[in-house]
Amino acid sequence: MPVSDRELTQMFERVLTLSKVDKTQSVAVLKSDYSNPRIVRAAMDAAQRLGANVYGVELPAFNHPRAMGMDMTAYCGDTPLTGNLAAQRALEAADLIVDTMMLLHSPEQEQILKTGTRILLAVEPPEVLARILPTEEDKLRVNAAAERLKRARSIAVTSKAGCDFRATLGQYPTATEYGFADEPGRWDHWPSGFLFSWPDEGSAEGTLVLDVGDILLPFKTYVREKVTLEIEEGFIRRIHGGFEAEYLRDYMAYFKDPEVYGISHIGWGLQPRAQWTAMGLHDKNDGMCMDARAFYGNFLFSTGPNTEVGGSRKTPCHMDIPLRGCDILLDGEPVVLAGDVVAPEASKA
Ligand SMILES: O=c1ccc(O)c[nH]1
Ligand SMILES: [Fe+2]
Repeated sequence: MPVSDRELTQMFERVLTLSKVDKTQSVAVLKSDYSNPRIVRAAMDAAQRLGANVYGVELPAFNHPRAMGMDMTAYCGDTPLTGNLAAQRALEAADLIVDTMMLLHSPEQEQILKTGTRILLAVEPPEVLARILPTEEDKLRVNAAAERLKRARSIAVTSKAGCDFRATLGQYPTATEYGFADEPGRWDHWPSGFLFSWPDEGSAEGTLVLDVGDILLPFKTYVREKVTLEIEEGFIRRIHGGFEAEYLRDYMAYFKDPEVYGISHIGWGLQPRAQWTAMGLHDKNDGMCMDARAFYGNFLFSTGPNTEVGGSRKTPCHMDIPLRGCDILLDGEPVVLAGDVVAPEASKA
C-alpha cells in the first residue's frame, strides 16, 4: 500500500530520533541519480524538524560494465563514492549519514565509520519501511542474541532438507542490524532485525541444501527444486541440483573469480514483522528485499566479500541466501530449532 509523504517524514523523525539526531547534530543525506526522491526529501525534512544541521551530498551514479541487474547488493565494492575523496571528506564531517544510494560492502563505508560518523542505510520501498519501523525492543532482542553469538566458538546448521554445515567462529566480530544508527561509528539498515558473523577463514565445512521456498538474493527467486552446495575449507566446491543450481553456477562463474565461492556473513533473522512471503509481492527492482534477510528464525548465509571486517576476499559478487526450517547451534546449544528462535530467551519475539 502507498505511504503518504507526511507519514514517511514522521517515520524518519522517529528513526532519526532513535539514531540520536537532535539540534547538536549534523546530518548528511547521501544520494545519487537512482535514489528514491521521496526518501531523500523525508530524510532532509525530518532531520531539519529535529533541529539538526542538514546537508545533501549528491554523487553521479556509477555503473560497472560487468554488473547485471539493478539490485545494489549484487555487485559490491565500487560505488559512486569510490575515488571521490572530497565527497568522502564532506561525508565524514557529518555525525550521521542517511545513505539513500548504498555504500554497503565498500571500503569507503568502513573508512567513514572509523571516523566515528554513523551511517543509516534507507533504500527499501516506503511500505516496507513502514511495516518494519524499528523499535527499541528490536534492539534489545538483537543485542541479546549478539551477546550469545559473540561468545560462540562454533556454529552448526542442520535441517530436514539435508543441511549439515559447521564453522568455527571468533576471528571476526559479531554484527547486528536493528534499524537505527545510535552509537558512534555504527552502521545500520532500516529495515532490518538480524545478526551475523563470519566463519573463521577456511573453517566453513559441510553441506547447505536450499530447499523449496528458500530464497536466492539478488535473484529474488524462491527455490523450486533443491540446490545442494558442498563446502570445503571455507569455499563452495560443488553446486548441484536442477535449474536453479545451473543458474547459480552460471551466474557465479561469470565473475571468473575464485573468491566468489567464499562463505561470507552467516547468522539468523529476528524480525517478526519481516515476512518470508513479502518478496513475492514486490517487483525485483523495488528494493533489495530485506524481508528475506530479516524474517524471524531464518538461517541467512552469504557468499563473496568479507573486506568490511578486515577479511582478504574482495570480490564484487555477493549472494544472500536465507533458509527456512534450520536448526542453528552455537557451541552445541540451539538458538534456532526448525526455523523458530528458541534462545536466548531475551531475543525471542
Ligand atoms: O542489511 C543488509 C543488506 C545486505 C547485506 O548483504 C547485509 N545486510
Ligand atoms: Fe549480505
